[in-house]
Amino acid sequence: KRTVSLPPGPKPIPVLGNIRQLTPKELWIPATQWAKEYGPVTYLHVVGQGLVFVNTPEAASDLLEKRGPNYADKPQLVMVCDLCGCKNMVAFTPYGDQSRRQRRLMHRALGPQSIPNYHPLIESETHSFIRRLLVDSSKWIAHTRRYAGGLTLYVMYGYEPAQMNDPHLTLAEECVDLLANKITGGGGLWPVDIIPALKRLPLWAPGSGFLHKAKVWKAKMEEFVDQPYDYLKSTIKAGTAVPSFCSTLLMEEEREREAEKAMDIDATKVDPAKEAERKKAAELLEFDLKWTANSMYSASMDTTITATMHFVLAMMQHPHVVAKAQAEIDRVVGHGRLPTFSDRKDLPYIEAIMSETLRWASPVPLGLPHRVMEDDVYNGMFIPKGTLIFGNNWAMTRDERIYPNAADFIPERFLEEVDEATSKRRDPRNYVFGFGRRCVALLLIVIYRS
Ligand code: HEM
Repeated sequence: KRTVSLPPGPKPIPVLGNIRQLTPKELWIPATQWAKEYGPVTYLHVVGQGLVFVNTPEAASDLLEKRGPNYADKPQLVMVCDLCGCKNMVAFTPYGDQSRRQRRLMHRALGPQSIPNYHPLIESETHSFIRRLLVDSSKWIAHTRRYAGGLTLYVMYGYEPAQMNDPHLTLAEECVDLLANKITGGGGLWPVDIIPALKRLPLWAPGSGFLHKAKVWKAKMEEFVDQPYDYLKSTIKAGTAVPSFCSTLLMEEEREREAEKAMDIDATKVDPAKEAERKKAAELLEFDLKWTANSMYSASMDTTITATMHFVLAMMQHPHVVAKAQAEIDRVVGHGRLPTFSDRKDLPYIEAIMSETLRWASPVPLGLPHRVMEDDVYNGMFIPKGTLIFGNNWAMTRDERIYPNAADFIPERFLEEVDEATSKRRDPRNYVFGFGRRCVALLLIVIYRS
């Protein structure tokens, strides 16, 4: 029998729980209001499925980091994972062998030794982006999309997209939009996630609309995973592949396999058991690679586009910030060239603008849901196994105690001299990339800074 109660939260109605409070759009706005009313950890439920919002850095660190293994799991939501076929995407793989293999691959792609290799590419892509903006700024949204998607397509698959209307990019945009705004819009919870038996509704039955949608969306998502990977395989076959995340790992694996074969004592005799083992390992690598590359591609595209667009919006609304930024660039870089990575350390105001952009409009304000693996008790509150946990980074980046006038865009707040602990506490990168099993892009930042 439980002696501790659930975390506080808005009052539920019988059976259906908090169904009326869970808006499908901009859930972070009411979630942040609940944080103000009920405190660092808030609880709601929909027909018994618990949802916990973690609203302060301390609670996020205590639960999602210090008790990480209990909170590293991802919910296997029926609509997203099963009906729409996304269960092998990194963001949705349960804690275990597969997620560990995927993270190993990502760390190989973004390891400390590989990051500087991407700098020339990022610089040249950024410079082309700026040139395109100058030539036709009316198409700035299309240019931003091509920039964010093009970079990842090249890094992951060695594919360089066309300037406009590229088929891979068009498909990716469609699928990323599907994933973010339709399949997982509003926290990703569908009635079928609460009552899984609904997935067996016949297609003619009233209320089966979600099944029709899922069928179309699943086919699209499969095309999204296969299309760039098939392109990559065709370039390897034709001998025209350029170094990329996928080609490098596939070729490394091929070389290892050949070396292993050559080490066999009697190379003339094929050991069928060993051969079968090698084949299985190669197939597993291909599977992991295909899904990991797609996950990084999709996870990076929308977030980078969103952050870039928020930056443009902030600059349009705050011309005095643009003027100050321009003055800093002119002073440090001069007028004869564009800034490069090596200038970054000398551009503190630009760095502050980037921090403020991430803070002011966090691209993923509630993070991605994690799932509690075992019952837990935190500060006298009971968190049941199976509860979905959201790291509410919107509430953290709107905390007036750390960010006075939090709704305003003020880069100068990051230039104020503070002690190390405060500086760490106010850095939005600690929040907007999630907690525990968090965004791999953070590796780029940690490595850049160290
Ligand atoms: C401004 C840019 C970005 C933001 C704000 C952002 C934010 C996030 C957040 C909040 C999560 C959820 C972490 C959690 O579960 O707590 C996440 C996951 C993830 N992100 Fe990012 N991200 C960004 C860019 C990128 C980029 C450039 C990549 C690829 C290179 C990427 C790859 C991923 C992947 C693969 C995951 C899933 C990790 C896992 O579940 O193990 N993200 N991101």
